[in-house]
Amino acid sequence: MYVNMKKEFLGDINTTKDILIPKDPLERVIGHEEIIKFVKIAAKQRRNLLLVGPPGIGKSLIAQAISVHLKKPDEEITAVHNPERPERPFVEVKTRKEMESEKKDLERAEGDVVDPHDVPEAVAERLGFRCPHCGSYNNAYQSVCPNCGSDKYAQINARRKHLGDLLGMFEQMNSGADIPKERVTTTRMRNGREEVVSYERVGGDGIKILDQHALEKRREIVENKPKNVIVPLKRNMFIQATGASETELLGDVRHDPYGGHPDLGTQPYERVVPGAVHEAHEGVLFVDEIVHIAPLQRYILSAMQDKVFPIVGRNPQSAGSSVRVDNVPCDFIFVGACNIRDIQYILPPLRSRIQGEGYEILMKTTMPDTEDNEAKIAQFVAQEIEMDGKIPHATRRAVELLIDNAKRRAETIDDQKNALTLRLRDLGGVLKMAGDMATMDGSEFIGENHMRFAVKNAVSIEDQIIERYKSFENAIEKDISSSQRMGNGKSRTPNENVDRSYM
Ligand SMILES: Nc1ncnc2c1ncn2[C@@H]1O[C@H](COP(=O)(O)OP(=O)(O)OP(=O)(O)O)[C@@H](O)[C@H]1O
Repeated sequence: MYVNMKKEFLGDINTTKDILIPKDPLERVIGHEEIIKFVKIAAKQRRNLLLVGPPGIGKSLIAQAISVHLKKPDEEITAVHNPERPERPFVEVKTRKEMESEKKDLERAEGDVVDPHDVPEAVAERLGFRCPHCGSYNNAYQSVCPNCGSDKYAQINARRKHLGDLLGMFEQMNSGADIPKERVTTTRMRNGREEVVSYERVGGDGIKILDQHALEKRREIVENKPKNVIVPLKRNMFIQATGASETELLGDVRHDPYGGHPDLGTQPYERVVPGAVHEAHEGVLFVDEIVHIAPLQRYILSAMQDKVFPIVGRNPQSAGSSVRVDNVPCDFIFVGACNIRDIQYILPPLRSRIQGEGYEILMKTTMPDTEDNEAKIAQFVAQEIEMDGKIPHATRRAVELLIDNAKRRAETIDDQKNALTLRLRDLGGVLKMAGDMATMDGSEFIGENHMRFAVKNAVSIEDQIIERYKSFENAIEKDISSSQRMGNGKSRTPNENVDRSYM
């Protein structure tokens, strides 16, 4: 029986193994309850979000959680060959409903498989299911009737031979005539109209019926237009764009050394690659550190405004550069993240778009130190351990020590007394170091000693520098080689103030 930390307290667990980890990613977000409200609105009303705060406080966690609360995608996007102008493939958007009805059509084109008793006797005979002598039904591959012992195929073969003789194709018809027919095509009357119907043997004991509609559908499928599904119906609803390149964000058309030659090359529609804006269609496009993609912000804005964005070949040297697919849908919820200092670098019209159709949220870096919130830190510990998968669970005492550390961090980093830090990635770092110590010890749980060690040693490099050198300036002064001490970088003359008594 697991303990729900949203209702119970730290005293109710012995180790973090006892803690219930919520399935809903939103419930896994610790300490941002007031934001969760907006997140739910964003998912339901498809609003954009700007999350502002320092690294490691759960911005991407929140963006991912939105995607889990969205409806399943409804549209599939395909690049379709344009026979008149191959370098201008069409875009085709199909809804889930259309695809389901197509699937049904396809199934119909596959035909219904029925029992041999359900087809006309003459058909069952010709396909080898019915014995023409005694009229019993059995497996089509049994050439000798198990009921009357006669040769089931004799009549069929005789009929074929006769027909062959008549047509002067004796030799031809003789070969392979020892098996029943695989397919019989005949006509039947339906609603006063004569229609073609085809019966196909399926294995030894089934018959597939293909009516006129199914036969037409089959022909249609065979002749179907060539296409390339670029955004499939079954897809991830959370897309994180790193902004590493225009191509990643906006899509591209791959190069073909044969320039898309119809016989040698790969056709342009096959080389179309979607960008993150297209892959996020109907889902969430998350851009962390939005100012780092400064030159690309205007594209995101344009995609948000138009809800379509063309895919073009982006390398001017490539054969893809002449290819363009217009109107590729990209209707996404935009979630941008940055820290306070960088707000000023966000493109004003992009911010205005977020403000006009969404929410800007300043994230908290601490939460009050209450019994409820301490229980949430314990839940966080259980989650991190589960996610990491390489470290053991923690005892309650170890969690208490981590909570003390969370308090100290709130006080020293954010000047908040009686508070717990929400810079949880850093706190997770302490936990993982303790977990690694426990693993190296072969210990079943992370205990007090492991946590004490981690709290003491999982210290940022800045704090380590201050501890060792007392100040940054001091550290920089000492942290250079003697050749670097030759000068201050501008002049190449030796720095005479450096102590060389070691020589
Ligand atoms: N509020 C939180 N609740 C639960 N876990 C959290 C929270 N904040 C951070 N974490 C943990 O820290 C990790 C990093 O968080 P996340 O990537 O969401 O931070 P971020 O704010 O997006 O940081 P960055 O801007 O550096 O990407 C998460 O995977 C999670 O393990």
